Amino acid sequence: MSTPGVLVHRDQELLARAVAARLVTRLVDVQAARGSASVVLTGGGVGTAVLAELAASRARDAIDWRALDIWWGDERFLPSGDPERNETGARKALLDHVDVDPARVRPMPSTDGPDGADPEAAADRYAAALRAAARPEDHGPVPSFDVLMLGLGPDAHVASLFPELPALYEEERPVVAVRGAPKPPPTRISLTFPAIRAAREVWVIAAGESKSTAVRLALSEAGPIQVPGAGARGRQRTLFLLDRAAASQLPPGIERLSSP
Ligand SMILES: O=C1O[C@H](COP(=O)(O)O)[C@@H](O)[C@H](O)[C@H]1O
Repeated sequence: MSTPGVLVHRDQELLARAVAARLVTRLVDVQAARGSASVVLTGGGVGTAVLAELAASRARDAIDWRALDIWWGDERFLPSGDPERNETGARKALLDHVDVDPARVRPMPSTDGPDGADPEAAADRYAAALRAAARPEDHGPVPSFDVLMLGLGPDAHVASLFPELPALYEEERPVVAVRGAPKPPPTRISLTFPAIRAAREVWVIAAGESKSTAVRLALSEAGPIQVPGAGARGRQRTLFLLDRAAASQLPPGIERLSSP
């Protein structure tokens, strides 16, 4: 697992714009090298702001959208189209505005999907889709995602991995149902640490003073059961992309780069 790098931008707006630009560069580079790329989306305020900035950027046309596999890191287990679903936000902010291949857009199941209101079956279904997309060179049950983006909650949750919940102990299954989440809605579907850590690059994106303690803990020696953000690491690279407020309590000894 990689040691995190930290990059700080002035405020949330600039952070979202800079992450969108970084995403263009990363996906274009991967597509130039391998023909196609994969990305894992996150929900939440700043995660959705990044997608909106990408939609607004003229550079978005440098991405071959039809050669992009799009997955989600977690989902609120609600009917399709529900405004609280991460998928709904991503479609509105970005996916409805670019020429994606619908077969390569893989939202997590909804309560009106083939498994109905059974989140365990829905999680297994998503795990099966990931397994089917993994190639021998991935050496595991999920693709080696090129970029996996994660928001960070004030309680240091990432995806729908909330402190102390059983999902954090999962070592085998790449996707699990989460019940009893402290943030509504209580029932969710989430990638687990083994799936997150299969990503080549993990980007943890956080803005605002309310995230500063979580950022500090996630960059410390804290254990991932208490501080899930401390367990979010990529195989080749981990980046904490922050605004100044979220970076206001960085632990000593953490090197950071700052933009103006
Ligand atoms: O519930 C969720 O929260 C996190 C963080 O959201 P934020 O609004 O505090 O940035 C998000 O990353 C996750 O995908 C989502 O389901």
